[in-house]
Amino acid sequence: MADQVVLLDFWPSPFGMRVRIALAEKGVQYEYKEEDLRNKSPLLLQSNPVHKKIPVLIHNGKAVSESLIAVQYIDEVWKDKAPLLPSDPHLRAQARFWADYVDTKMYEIGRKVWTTKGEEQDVAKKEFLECISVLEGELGDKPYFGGKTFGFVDMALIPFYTWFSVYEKFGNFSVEAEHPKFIAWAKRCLEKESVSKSIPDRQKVYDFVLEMRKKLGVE
Ligand SMILES: N[C@@H](CCC(=O)N[C@@H](CS)C(=O)NCC(=O)O)C(=O)O
Repeated sequence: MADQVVLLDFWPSPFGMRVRIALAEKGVQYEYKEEDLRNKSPLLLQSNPVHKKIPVLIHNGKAVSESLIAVQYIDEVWKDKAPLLPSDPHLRAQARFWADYVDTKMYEIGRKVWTTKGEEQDVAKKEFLECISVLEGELGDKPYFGGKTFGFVDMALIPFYTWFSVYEKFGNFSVEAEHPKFIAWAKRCLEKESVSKSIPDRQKVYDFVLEMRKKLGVE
């Protein structure tokens, strides 16, 4: 019987984008279900009863929550094509470390850049650029974080590039001016069809955030 794969997602979510890219890398066909996060579907509430968040991957009726866990699950189930995590245990641990850094540092700081003002925003801007600098240092001269091929850390990080116009316009800075190597890496990732077809247009994300800021009263 063919695999039944469903993805509960919300288009601007960088977490959802990770799972979309992983499925595209593996060539897995799936049904995409867009969620209204203000009116979550019974399927979402039942599939991720603890966090009630997207993305949720449902494979043959079994749900997997948390984007990085879903990406690792995809890598284990469809292991014959495009390995995402390295086979060496230490390199695998390193890849998980950097993916966790993206989640705990970059996501949180990036959010502060567009939801705060004044001194708080200045601190967030500085920390955001420091974070890019640390990531750029880890990338070094490699084409991708894992080396010669696109892998787990690239997949964890590249979705946030679609949010860069948001950080840059509201924070009034340019990542490219300060970290051209990082931007060259992002553009290299976008050349991959699995990435470009899985992520939205940056302007669309910016317009969405503009509306969200109005709703949050950050003007
Ligand atoms: N750590 C989670 C984060 C997922 C997450 O924050 N999802 C957001 C959308 S970007 C969500 O579903 N929010 C709905 C809510 O908080 O009620 C992951 O990696 O999957």
